[in-house]
Amino acid sequence: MRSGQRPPQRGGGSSVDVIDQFRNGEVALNEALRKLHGSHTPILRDAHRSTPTDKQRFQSIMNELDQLIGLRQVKTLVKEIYAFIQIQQKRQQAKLATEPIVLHMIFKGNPGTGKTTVARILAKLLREMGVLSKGHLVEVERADLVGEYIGHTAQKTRDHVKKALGGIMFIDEAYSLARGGEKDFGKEAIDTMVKAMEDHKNDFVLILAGYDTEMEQFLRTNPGLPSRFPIVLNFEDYTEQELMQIADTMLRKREYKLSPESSSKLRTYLRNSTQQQGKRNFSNARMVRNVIERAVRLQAVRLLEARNPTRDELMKIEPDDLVFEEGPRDEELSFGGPYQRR
Ligand SMILES: Nc1ncnc2c1ncn2[C@@H]1O[C@H](COP(=O)(O)OP(=O)(O)OP(=O)(O)O)[C@@H](O)[C@H]1O
Repeated sequence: MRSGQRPPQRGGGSSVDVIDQFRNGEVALNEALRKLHGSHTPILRDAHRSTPTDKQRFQSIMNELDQLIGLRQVKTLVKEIYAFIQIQQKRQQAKLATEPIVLHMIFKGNPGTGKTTVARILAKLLREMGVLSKGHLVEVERADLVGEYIGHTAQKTRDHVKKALGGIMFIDEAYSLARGGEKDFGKEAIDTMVKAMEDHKNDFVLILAGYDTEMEQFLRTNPGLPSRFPIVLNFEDYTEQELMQIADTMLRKREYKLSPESSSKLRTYLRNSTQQQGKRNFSNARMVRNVIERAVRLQAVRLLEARNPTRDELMKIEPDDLVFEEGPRDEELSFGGPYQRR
């Protein structure tokens, strides 16, 4: 609804009747608002929710966001979005003019900088705020949307939109939709998506994600798009310090820890990697997660040979457990378990 406009009255008698019904307790707040505003009231879908369990759930989602390392700008913006929606809800209740709430977003950043993680948290947050009815995340990429013949793409795209209704649809490397130019079916996917944004604007958030430069170029070549995505979040590469903290958090959650020597080995590796962050193969926190998951497996292989490892040994990651290159090591492959070479 545009600023200054009065809400449309539909499907439930005059606004005076509806307000009376609400005052007399004949209809609940949500029902009254639905009658007054028709289906154009997404921000008030669950405005009456305030049981302690809802608050606790909401708080735990906020904590999840806060516990992510770094991402200061992203956290600030998410809180701004939260405050904005809350106040628009209150203004609407006070019958003051409201700003249109358009939550389609662009996430720009390199791989592993937390885009999907933040999108998943946002989806849950928006559900708790009553903006989205389900709060799930549907992740898609070009192959999920683009078909092989005329009409196929529109159908595939609509099917995914349907799955995403009530939640967030997250298109990774969104610019790949424009890869083949005007004649490519990707264009059909974009057009279908734009239509879906109009048709389902009350219960569907679209996030386009990808590398910064490609995203800029994509938006420049599709001039109709930028204005549909008023929120832009930049995900910076993590610093060496942040990646160390991410590693520590991941290990702590699993009840492991780095020995001082392995800590210094990891730090040196991260320092070298972050200095080359311009390179496309550096995947920030995902790389850290892979290293940690591998270290846990390598520690297990190492400990299997030790007799009765102590509690401390069971927790400690030693330098040999930290392997940074791709692919399994020989020791892993000779182990008769899941790593057996086929
Ligand atoms: N700030 C953070 N704190 C802790 N863990 C993080 C953080 N950012 C990312 N991670 C972890 O790193 C991994 C990769 O993150 P995520 O998938 O969100 O990145 P992405 O930007 O979506 O990557 P891509 O663009 O390649 O899909 C996940 O396991 C996630 O939990």
